[in-house]
Amino acid sequence: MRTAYSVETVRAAERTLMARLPDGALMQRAAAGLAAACAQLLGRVYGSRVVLLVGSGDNGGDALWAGARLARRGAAVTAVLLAPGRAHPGGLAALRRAGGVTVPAADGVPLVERADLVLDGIVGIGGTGGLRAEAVPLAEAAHRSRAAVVAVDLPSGVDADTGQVRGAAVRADLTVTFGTHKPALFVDPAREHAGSVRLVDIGLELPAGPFLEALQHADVARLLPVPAAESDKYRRGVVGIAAGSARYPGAAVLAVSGALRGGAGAVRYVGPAADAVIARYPETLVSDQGPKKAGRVQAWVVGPGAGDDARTVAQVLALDVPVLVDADGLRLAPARDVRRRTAPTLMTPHAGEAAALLGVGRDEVEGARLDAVRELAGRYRATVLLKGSTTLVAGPDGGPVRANATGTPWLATAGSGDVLSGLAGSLLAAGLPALDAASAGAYVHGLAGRFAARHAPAGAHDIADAIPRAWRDVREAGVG
Ligand SMILES: NC(=O)C1=CN([C@@H]2O[C@H](COP(=O)(O)OP(=O)(O)OC[C@H]3O[C@@H](n4cnc5c(N)ncnc54)[C@H](O)[C@@H]3O)[C@@H](O)[C@H]2O)[C@@H](O)CC1
Ligand SMILES: Nc1ncnc2c1ncn2[C@@H]1O[C@H](COP(=O)(O)OP(=O)(O)O)[C@@H](O)[C@H]1O
Ligand SMILES: [K+]
Repeated sequence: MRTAYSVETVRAAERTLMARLPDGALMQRAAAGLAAACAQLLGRVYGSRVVLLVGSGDNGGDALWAGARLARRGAAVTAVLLAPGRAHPGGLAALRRAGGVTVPAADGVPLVERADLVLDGIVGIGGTGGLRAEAVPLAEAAHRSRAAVVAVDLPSGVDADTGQVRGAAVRADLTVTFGTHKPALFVDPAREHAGSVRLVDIGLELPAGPFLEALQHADVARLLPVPAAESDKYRRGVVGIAAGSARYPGAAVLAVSGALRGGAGAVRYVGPAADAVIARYPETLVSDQGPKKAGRVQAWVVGPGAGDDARTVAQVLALDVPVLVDADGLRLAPARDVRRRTAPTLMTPHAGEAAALLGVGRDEVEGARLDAVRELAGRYRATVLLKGSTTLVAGPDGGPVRANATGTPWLATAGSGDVLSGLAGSLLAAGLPALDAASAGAYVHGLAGRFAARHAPAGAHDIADAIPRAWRDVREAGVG
């Protein structure tokens, strides 16, 4: 599991550690890791042209000390000072001792354009708002140039705690972050600015409860249900799908396709698309009795392609088993009915649906996903999975939010959300708590999307077909 901590927690851990260490020791650790990552990226340090973008704080200090190390190995290093007079004095002296030179910001653009490597030390966790005006042309030149751009701790201009980007921000190929990941490195739009991310251990001791966590193969492998020797289909869990309409029968088929690959022992379907479902998946148990009388079901999925069928949504919400509410179901589920439930509820909106529930614009949700997912989870007292370029899952009682790391923009294809709802619903029926069902479901779904769209676009049914491969990949890598 990868974890991220808020700026406040990082600062507190840093204070504790600094009290035990000689002055400047932490910055040396950071700079050593940073210089090593840069050297690796460059391949040949000797003779390379390195430009440091240096702001007024310790982030600039890290860049200067790392620049000094590269200069000692034969790189031509120039520091562009964005706040001359306020650049880190120790770092500046070290760079100059190593043969590096400094120039004011106004002279920086041509140097950046000719560089092999640009180090972004403008701001780190001390940054507020987007890049200041004088830094913008430098960031743009770095993006345009053929130089590799390495962000120090964070891409400058992004908000460390929320992943918001208010204004211009650096776009990096690699971010070298210190002590712990920061939330912005997992959450779009900031994450997209970070490139690949490398964590340098500087010895920070962090508390048990992170701010954000991102599951990896081994974590998901532990969550995925495996039938025991004495299992039968009922013990493995039965998932009920109440989805589809005369107008959208495909949503029912796709939700069932995800559910069949999600680990439950059986899939029950109720709704007007039974013929279409059976034609494609004859193993589905179809009932025409409505959710209440459909027979044993350990978890329900309601909403995909449901149109205006508020009655079915209300019936499902009244059942005392875990319920996943998606798509049209979100609009049709009154907040008070969701809050009243004692069994877990998992809601799976995309940004547009989340915006409608919150009464804000879609851009607002996409710009501040962490806030949106937390707000919804609190309002509905439910677990909420917010879909999109970064999928986030928040539980109703606070605690760390989970960010999914396996997604791919290829998933943005009609019907892929229906597949996810079936898959996550099946995991609920198999007995996973809502937070785990949602995050393991998103993880496997994202991976399936990557497999399905390896060298070509894929449809939602291809993503469903790739779920077994994704599942196997997780199990084999995670538990051997
Ligand atoms: N906290 C830690 O544990 C460690 C921190 N280190 C480095 O120290 C950094 C934090 O240093 P600081 O606290 O000095 O803060 P920063 O270097 O992030 O920012 C310093 C100053 O930049 C100015 N500023 C704020 N927003 C700006 C913007 N949008 N554009 C331009 N200037 C802006 C402000 O005057 C602010 O005080 C970390 O990101 C990391 O790189 C490392 O040296 C090692 C350990
Ligand atoms: N840009 C993107 N990058 C990664 N994943 C995305 C992106 N856009 C959408 N997705 C994913 O694709 C799926 C689409 O679901 P949804 O929006 O409900 O579509 P539909 O209703 O057509 O099924 C979700 O899993 C979502 O997280
Ligand atoms: K930075």
